[in-house]
Amino acid sequence: MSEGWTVAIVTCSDKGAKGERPDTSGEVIRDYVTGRGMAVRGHRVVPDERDQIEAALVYYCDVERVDLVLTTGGTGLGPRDVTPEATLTVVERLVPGIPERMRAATAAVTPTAILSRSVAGIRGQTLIVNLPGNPKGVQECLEAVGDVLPHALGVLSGRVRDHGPVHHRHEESKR
Ligand SMILES: Nc1ncnc2c1ncn2[C@@H]1O[C@H](COP(=O)(O)OP(=O)(O)OP(=O)(O)O)[C@@H](O)[C@H]1O
Ligand SMILES: Nc1nc2c(c(=O)[nH]1)N[C@H]1C(S)=C(S)[C@@H](COP(=O)(O)O)O[C@H]1N2
Repeated sequence: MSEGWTVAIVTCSDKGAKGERPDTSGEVIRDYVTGRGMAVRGHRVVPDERDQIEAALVYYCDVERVDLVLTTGGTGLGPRDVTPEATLTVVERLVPGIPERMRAATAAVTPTAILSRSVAGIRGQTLIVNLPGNPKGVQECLEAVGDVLPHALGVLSGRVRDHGPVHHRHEESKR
């Protein structure tokens, strides 16, 4: 991943917020992004409550203005799993290909991956991506989409133009 991107982590977990379980998943995210030259600007552990998840997302997008917010937990079918709904409330545009790739790439190994209702979207110049709750799922999903995140963040921030592989092929064929 490119150097210099800023990241915030939002762990959505009732047990985590009550201090009943160490936030291993948040640490997996931290290790992954810092290992790729990104800087973690904040990390909140919130219960599975829409208003608290939304407030954390809005804070990191609008006040801290990080490039990327990664959430973990609350994407399943449980009655208290509301992270996708909170995310959908705050984003302006969806990026469906990111969760599509996460589910498709990891379901071959972990069939229950399709039970994650995770979404990804854009608020302002921040990309928000939901990851599942368990640490193994977090690692698998990050590996599934990590290669395209620098390009996504580059386009979103205006640092790189949005030219895809078709354009590259065209340029090469002219040489
Ligand atoms: N932040 C986390 N750190 C470590 N493991 C987690 C974390 N969140 C979830 N897990 C693991 O993933 C499993 C599935 O996550 P899920 O969100 O359903 O957990 P839960 O225990 O039912 O609810 P909650 O974490 O909201 O209290 C959990 O049983 C736990 O083993
Ligand atoms: N890649 C991957 N995705 C995964 C998993 C996993 O182990 N690996 N766990 C699944 C399970 S068991 C559930 S219930 C859903 C939702 O988890 P969450 O509610 O903790 O976000 O994510 C799914 N996505």
